[in-house]
Amino acid sequence: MSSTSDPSDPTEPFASTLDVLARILPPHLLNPRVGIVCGSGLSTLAASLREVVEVPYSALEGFGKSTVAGHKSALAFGLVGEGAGVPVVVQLGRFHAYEGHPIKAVVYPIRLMAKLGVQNLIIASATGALNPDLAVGTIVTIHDHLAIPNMTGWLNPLFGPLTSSDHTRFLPLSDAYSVKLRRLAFHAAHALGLPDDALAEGTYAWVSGPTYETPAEGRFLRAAGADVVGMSTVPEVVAAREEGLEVLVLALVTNAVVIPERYRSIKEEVKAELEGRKVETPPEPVVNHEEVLTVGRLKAELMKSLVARIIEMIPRD
Ligand SMILES: O=P(O)(O)O[C@H]1O[C@H](CO)[C@@H](O)[C@H]1O
Ligand SMILES: Nc1nc2[nH]cnc2c(=O)[nH]1
Repeated sequence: MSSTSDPSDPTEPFASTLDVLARILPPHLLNPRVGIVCGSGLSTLAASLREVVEVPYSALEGFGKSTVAGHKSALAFGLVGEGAGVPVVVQLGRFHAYEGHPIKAVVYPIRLMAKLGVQNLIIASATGALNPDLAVGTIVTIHDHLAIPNMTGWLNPLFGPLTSSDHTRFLPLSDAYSVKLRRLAFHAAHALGLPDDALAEGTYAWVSGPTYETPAEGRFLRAAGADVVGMSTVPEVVAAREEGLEVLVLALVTNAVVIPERYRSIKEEVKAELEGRKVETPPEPVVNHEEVLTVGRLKAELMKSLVARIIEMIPRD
């Protein structure tokens, strides 16, 4: 464990937070090997842990409060698997920049996990599908991303002075998504007997939110090569890579982004009306967070088994 705490930065009180955890946790849970971030509606990923100790964010300096429905405000420490088990830490509620959290606070739990000894990070997120081949309920292993805010100079968690001499000023991200962990995900899906289309591969577009996409934005992101879109995940990936962690992102498709093939023509409708012709206009679907949470809850059991199996398959050193 290395301490790179910068007392001048209120979002990085690592030493005191590590101290609190050392007082609360039994020694065999204090150095988790795997970290898990639970996305919207996916907090139940922690339900497969044994000997769980939950630490509320309110007890931990540097942690804000998760304000989004479907996110709790606690870290869960516990063991996955039989026998001695694998010690893990689960972030039960993530922070999003759109909630008003500074971007450094969004990634603070990731950096803390690295300081606790986590080597492998599994991030589970709710996403909208841009790729029409991805059905709702599909789990997409992410192999690349588009960090839209970062490309326009916003919300990069690495802005500012380096916080450790181990970090590099210019972090490469072409290898951000661990091949080792992605391979394990497909082996785990096979071992669990999941159908071939349960687990797919794709590129995540990160947008700041909290608005969902307009059709034109959805079309733009799809044309740029993204398969799914969400309002989180990428800052966590970036910080995790800076900390030297292996990263797996499991993006659950909770809805399809609405990208109609053509716009409804009000001009044509009014014309038809004036000519006395009857026009049937089916309502266009609109995404909402309740739908996102419902699919998260429906798929929580599957995600939980997959994550647990992947963790059990990670080679122990
Ligand atoms: O990315 P997670 O936190 O899983 O949640 C996704 O779902 C929420 C919108 O419904 C947004 O926060 C989006 O990012
Ligand atoms: N931006 C965005 N985030 C999501 N999270 C879950 N669904 C969606 C979506 O359709 N768009």
